[in-house]
Amino acid sequence: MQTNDVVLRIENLRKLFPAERKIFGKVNLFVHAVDDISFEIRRKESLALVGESGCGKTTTGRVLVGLEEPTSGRIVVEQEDVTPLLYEDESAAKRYVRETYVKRFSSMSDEQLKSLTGIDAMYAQRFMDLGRNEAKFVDELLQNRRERVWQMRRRIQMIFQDPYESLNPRMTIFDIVAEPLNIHGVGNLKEREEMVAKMLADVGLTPPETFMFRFPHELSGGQRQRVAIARALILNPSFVVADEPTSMLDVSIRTGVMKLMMRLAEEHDMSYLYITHDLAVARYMSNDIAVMYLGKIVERGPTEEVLKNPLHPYTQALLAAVPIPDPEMKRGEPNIKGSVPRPINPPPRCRFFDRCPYAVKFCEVNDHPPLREVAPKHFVACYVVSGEAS
Ligand SMILES: Nc1ncnc2c1ncn2[C@@H]1O[C@H](COP(=O)(O)OP(=O)(O)OP(=O)(O)O)[C@@H](O)[C@H]1O
Repeated sequence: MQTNDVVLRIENLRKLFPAERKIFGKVNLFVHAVDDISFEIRRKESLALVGESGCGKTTTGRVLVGLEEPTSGRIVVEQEDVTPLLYEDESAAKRYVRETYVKRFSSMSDEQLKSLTGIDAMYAQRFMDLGRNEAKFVDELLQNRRERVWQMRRRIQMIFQDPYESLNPRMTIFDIVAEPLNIHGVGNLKEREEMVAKMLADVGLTPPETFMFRFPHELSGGQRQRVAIARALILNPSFVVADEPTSMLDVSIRTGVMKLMMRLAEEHDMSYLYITHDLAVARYMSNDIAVMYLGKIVERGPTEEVLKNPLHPYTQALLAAVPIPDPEMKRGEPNIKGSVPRPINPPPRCRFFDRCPYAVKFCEVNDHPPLREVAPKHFVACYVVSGEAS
């Protein structure tokens, strides 16, 4: 397996929540929690998703692990479009397949289908192999849906922020860590005991026998988070969403848990989507970084490059607010105006317009800027930075 192959690709993901409750009639107001974001994560590499509270980081993670349905967009895990598996309802999954593939493919010639790239090429080939039979194609993509949902849950796990809330207080540590094995029918009791003991040792809870039959309240915050990590990794996922896993821990033990997570990623061939508001943590934990503001990714690129050379005014402001102790890091421009609003039916213009110290008329009258590559692999969504507004 190459180290640079893509484990996860998110394309144009959107998640809207109704912002009002209407008993009769249509909901007209929506919170644009995640609004057309795209990124990819390669095997053994991690992407940090950073930004202030409310910018859509957690919602992105929750969609990935199936806790929220996407409103639109495509999620590809290891060369499989798993989006149809994220919809609870089979008819929504069917609608997705029709909209994403069937409608498009059936209006294209074989030549055009053959010119498609990436995951589209794979599905287009299958469409042709099935003699362009639309019903068969839809059936095939939804085949064994339940079983594949199970497999996907094994492949993608999540570690939550609060180690006090995420562990069932009435279960022993053994039961907590073994539960995913039980649910997925992995091993017999003896094998499960061995696997749990090994996993506990792996996360530094040694000797494992002294932890197995204790309850969460008998453990410290750091130990509990290690249990949560053990539980998330016991099924050997290829990908873990880590939602601020150290932010509630004592500062003195944070580094230990972060180091542990880095080591485990290396040993288990695993990648993280690491959600944090802390740029210093992001720097430590990720190869790439994506800065989110009100549901949009405003800057993305290799972590060191983005933090040393932040180009979006929002990234600059984040860095100025909490400078990373490194003389090479730019301090950025301080002080942006106002506070983070809730993105309810936001106007089409740049999401950062109202707070931006550099905004000009062009930014106001055009749609939110697309991400442009301004340096190798370094993307910024700002008309002023890309020179389009001048
Ligand atoms: N179930 C929901 N219903 C309505 N709005 C929601 C729901 N979940 C999240 N939101 C809204 O979506 C936006 C993004 O929230 P999200 O929790 O993803 O942000 P975040 O960056 O992870 O913040 P935090 O760090 O505080 O968790 C916020 O405006 C939030 O109020």
